[in-house]
Amino acid sequence: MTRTGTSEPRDPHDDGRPRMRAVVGSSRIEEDIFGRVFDGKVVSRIWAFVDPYKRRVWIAVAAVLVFTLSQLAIPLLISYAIDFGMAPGASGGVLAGIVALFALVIAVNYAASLVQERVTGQVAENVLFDIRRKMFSHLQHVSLTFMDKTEVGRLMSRLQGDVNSMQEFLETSVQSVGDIALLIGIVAVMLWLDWQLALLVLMVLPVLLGVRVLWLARARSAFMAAHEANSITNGALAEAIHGVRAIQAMNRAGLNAELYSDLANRTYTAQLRASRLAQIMIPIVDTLTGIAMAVVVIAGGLMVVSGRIEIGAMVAFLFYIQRFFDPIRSLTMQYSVMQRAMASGHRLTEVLDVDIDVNDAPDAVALGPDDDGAVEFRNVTFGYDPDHPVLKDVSFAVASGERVALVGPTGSGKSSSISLIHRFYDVQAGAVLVGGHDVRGVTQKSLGRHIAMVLQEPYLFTGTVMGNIRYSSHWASDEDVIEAARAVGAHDFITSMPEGYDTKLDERGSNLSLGQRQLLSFARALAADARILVLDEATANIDSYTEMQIQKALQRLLEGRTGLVIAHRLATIRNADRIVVLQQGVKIEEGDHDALMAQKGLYSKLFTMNYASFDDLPSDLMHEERTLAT
Ligand SMILES: Nc1ncnc2c1ncn2[C@@H]1O[C@H](COP(=O)(O)OP(=O)(O)OP(=O)(O)O)[C@@H](O)[C@H]1O
Repeated sequence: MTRTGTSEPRDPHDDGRPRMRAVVGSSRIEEDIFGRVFDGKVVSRIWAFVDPYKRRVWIAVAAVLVFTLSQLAIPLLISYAIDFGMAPGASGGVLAGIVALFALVIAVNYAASLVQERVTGQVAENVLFDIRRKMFSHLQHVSLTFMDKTEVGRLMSRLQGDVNSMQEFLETSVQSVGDIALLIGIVAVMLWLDWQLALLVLMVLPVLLGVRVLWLARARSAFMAAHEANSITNGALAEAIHGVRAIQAMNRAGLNAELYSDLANRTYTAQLRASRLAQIMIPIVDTLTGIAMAVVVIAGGLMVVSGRIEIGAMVAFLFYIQRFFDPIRSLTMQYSVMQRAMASGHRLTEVLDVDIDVNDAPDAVALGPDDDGAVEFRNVTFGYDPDHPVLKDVSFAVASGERVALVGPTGSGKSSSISLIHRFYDVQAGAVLVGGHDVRGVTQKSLGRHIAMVLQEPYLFTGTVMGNIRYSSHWASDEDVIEAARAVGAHDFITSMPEGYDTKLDERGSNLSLGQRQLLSFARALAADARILVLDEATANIDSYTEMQIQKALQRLLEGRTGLVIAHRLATIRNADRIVVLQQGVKIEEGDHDALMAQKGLYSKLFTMNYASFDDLPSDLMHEERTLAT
């Protein structure tokens, strides 16, 4: 069965040619959803998380065993009630005793089941809480080299999926101990009651196993196909939501809806096949249960008639058969759950094992208020890939309180340089010094306190305006925050919002204009009150009034601080004490505006050619200057 997609009005440009199957959701998730059933390494890593709750796990296992015993006892009690309590001439006391015992067993059964469910649920929640917390804190510290290479959306969906399958595993694993015990118990009791009848009944088992084996191979491939189709469709959905502006701007909504409908259709077919296969086992198991019961009724009935067994024993057999297939069914399900959990556990431990390259040295010192705000690059060579340096032997110094503009064409290494000041990465050669200390020898916490960074794209978080300004200075009082906002000229627009400083910002501050976001990030840096301000100036065009406000705020922000600004605007460059010009990772010029103009190099050319920004430099000019510089 197929489903028809939503019928869009026909595109007038549609010439009937097959259209390119576009990018929507075309990325494939090639991760295994089934791992080995048992992977010692993964189990021992996950066990480390379960270990603190060991005592509770044993309580749950004990409860599940008590529950199993009570389940085994119930058919036996019924058989005793029939054979002894209701036998001709039996005293009423026997039956009353058995009924009382029955009530007790039911109570124990209920209590044990309650304890097991509760304790297992609690342990699973606790373990997952710990795993999530550990992962979160690890991913916050993890080296940016890993993050640079990792697709965030995929990492997120992977971690969420993996944590869920781990939860499923933890919750059901105690249950499977009970299932195994119940299975062994039922076989043992049946053999004890009458071994011949038991063997006769157990003959259905090989049939069941054979069917299971045949089924499992087909079911696995169907489940995997359904899982993959689902991932791809979800990927397309996520992409379409993230890119909704671009999609609407490019008028792709209709075509994307068609493509999505195709994907959804494929998922529907794959899911349908998987669920059909999942359902097929239920009638098979029911039929086998029926056959086994028929065997008991016929063979057992004959045995009762011939006086070989009591009628109560036959009734007990019937009850046991009814229960017999439940643990088998849940154990086979548990088998897939375990395989999934091993694959998920493997990926979770992989994330937990990602290196944290940038660590505090054992003898790291803390930068304090007495350390000045000087910054120095001493023969720095750095590359994200050490074989391809993006900064080559770069040296320059910024004295405490000085303002230096870092300029250069796109890709020249400006952003990389500022990442090194905050030690997001370590240099391959040379050193970066802050306050006279090599950044590798100071604690990261104190380095963060000494430097305030304003990135090109101001990142605002969901929460209030107040909380956002205080993001890097949780110690700042409300008055400090308001003062910072006033100083950078953000106070007026904040107070004109419906709830002033308590106004909630949408994701990434999307309910503010770019200029407003920029001013908030300036206020945030000012509230942090650091000695050094590192700023990547916004490149986006803003109106001249906002531009003026931002320039004013910048002056205020830099007062009494060392400032290193990646400058894209000529106004900012002219206000700097000194200018460092980078090109293709090499420092090619350095000096104040007049000196650089006199040098008649790249900087003066840029200025005389009257480009709006260094980023606009034509490539032939860049090449010419590069040749001159080397
Ligand atoms: N995270 C990263 N991983 C790998 N390479 C990177 C990374 N970031 C930047 N690069 C590379 O390093 C080089 C320098 O980039 P960088 O961002 O420092 O330049 P930039 O001067 O700041 O450019 P722009 O003005 O466009 O921001 C470029 O070739 C870029 O491709």
